[in-house]
Amino acid sequence: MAEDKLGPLRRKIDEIDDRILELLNERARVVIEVGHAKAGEQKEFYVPSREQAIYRRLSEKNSGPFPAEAIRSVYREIISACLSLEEPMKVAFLGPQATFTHVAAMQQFGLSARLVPLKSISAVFEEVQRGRAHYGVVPVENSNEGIVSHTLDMFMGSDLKVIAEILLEISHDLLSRSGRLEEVRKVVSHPQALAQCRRWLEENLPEVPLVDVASTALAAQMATEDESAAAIASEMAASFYGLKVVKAKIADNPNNFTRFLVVGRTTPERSGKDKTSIMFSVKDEPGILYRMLEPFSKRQINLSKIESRPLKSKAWEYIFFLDLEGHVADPAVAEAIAELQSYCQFLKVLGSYPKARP
Ligand SMILES: O=C(O)C(=O)C[C@]1(C(=O)O)C=C[C@@H](O)C=C1
Repeated sequence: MAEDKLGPLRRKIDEIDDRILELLNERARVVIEVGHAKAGEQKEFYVPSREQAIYRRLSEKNSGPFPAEAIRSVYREIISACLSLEEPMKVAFLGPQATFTHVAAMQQFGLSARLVPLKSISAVFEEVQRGRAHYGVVPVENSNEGIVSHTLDMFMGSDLKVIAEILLEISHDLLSRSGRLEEVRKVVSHPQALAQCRRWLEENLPEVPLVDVASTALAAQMATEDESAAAIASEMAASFYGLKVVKAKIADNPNNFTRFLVVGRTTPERSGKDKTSIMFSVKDEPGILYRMLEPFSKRQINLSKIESRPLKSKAWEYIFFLDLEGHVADPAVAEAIAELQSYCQFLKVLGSYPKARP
């Protein structure tokens, strides 16, 4: 495009950016007021349901040509920055840096939150429990590998609430210093990531040994120190550790999602599109498995997940984890849970939170 055409168009963009900047500051000033109002009423600063409602409303309203998929990422950062003016958020996550849990935490809280990597799921729970972090992010299940039992076990001895869920599409990339396939002499990664890429590895690197390490991020770090090693890790690990992508998306099944939970100390308000997680143990009686699901089926409450875990204090007794659609503040959900409770030795509501969209 000729310079004389480009100049006026860029001046137009500058003017629009000035207006956007003014509006961002106007928005920030209103959010500061919201923060003062909330502090007076002792309300939570972070409201995932409100954030979801904002994303949903704007995505539906957007008539283009600004890409609909970009609305969430742009607003994620606007809201994250505005929230940091109300109260800077500290969020603990299962580290190290550049793991998929880190990616999930960034997707949920944006760049203005302080994200703190911790060594274990129990350390994340403890950090939140003791009030040293506002929230914690931990993985709970993968669409191919099933549940992360350690996360479910943590709820047995913790009063933390699930305040949000995050669904993240897992994309495994092969990363190395040179970025050249012919230079790869070994492949390092977390055993689950290696397993999920087995077919691709057999076809493309059949002679190359596979080495298990504790996390995909640690694998990426090792690849920075050894040029003959390639790591299977996230795209974020490539930029974080300065590695090149040998091949992107090498997982055998491209349909690979991990669900993460955000834990906090209070239950969020109803958003209208919520899920509730409960855990309970039932008396050992004939027909009990049938009866524990009946309160939900007769009220047409959709169950999205049921898991059982051994009750460690007693052999062959189990704790059930159930996810259902709706909020504990919905009368039908509250009634169903109360009815189930009458068959239970123990029941705990882990939280009601907005249902995530991938
Ligand atoms: O509406 C609120 O409660 C706000 O605090 C404002 C705001 C926003 O920027 O829009 C900021 C943080 C919350 O998590 C949700 C929304």
